[in-house]
Amino acid sequence: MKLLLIRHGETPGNVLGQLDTDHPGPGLTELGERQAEAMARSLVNEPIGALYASTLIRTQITAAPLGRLRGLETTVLEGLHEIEAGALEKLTDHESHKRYMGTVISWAAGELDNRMPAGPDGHAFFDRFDAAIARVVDRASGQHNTVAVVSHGAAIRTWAGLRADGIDHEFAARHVLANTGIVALEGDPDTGWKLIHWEGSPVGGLALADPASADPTGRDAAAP
Ligand SMILES: O=C(O)[C@H](O)COP(=O)(O)O
Repeated sequence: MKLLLIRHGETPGNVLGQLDTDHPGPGLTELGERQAEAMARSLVNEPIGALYASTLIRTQITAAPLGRLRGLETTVLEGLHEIEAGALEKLTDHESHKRYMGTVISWAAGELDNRMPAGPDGHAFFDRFDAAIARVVDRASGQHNTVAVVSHGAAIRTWAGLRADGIDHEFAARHVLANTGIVALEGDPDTGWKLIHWEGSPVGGLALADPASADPTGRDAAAP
């Protein structure tokens, strides 16, 4: 099956460069709303059979135009939320961005014992994200081949960085995922996942990028 992992549209927290991972989290900026509308239109040729969002409301708002356009309910699934920033929550400085991204990229390298300060380790993240993806695959069970999952920048990069062939932790560190960027994978949990394409820019086009945003996961905070 084909898995479209879509980052949500821009939030006020992204603009400020906040490590913003608490529930329920912010909604979208006006640009974020436009990114979500454009994302729905851009996927017109994808035969999407099911649509999922995380428990953070920014993904549910992002999924809404796609759901309306395609007549799909958005299923909110536990486990797809952003990697918790722990003691770094709401911080905006470059050192905190580097610590956050450095930790999650080390998980993509398989170093799952590393822990976010006062937050999860890599085992906890992969356990919950793997379980969520397994539920997505189970529910599809041959009925549809393409599924859209609206999730988060660090979560998508980290999970794909370890779980998908064609990506490794260095690739995940180098390739940012802007709001409404998409990582498309083919496969399943048993045979494994393969990268089809990594669309790091907003899927609706570069006119929907925000060069002024300090977004921690949409920028190269993992670089040394
Ligand atoms: O974790 C981060 O770096 C952001 O604050 C939250 O990521 P998101 O914008 O993709 O949810």
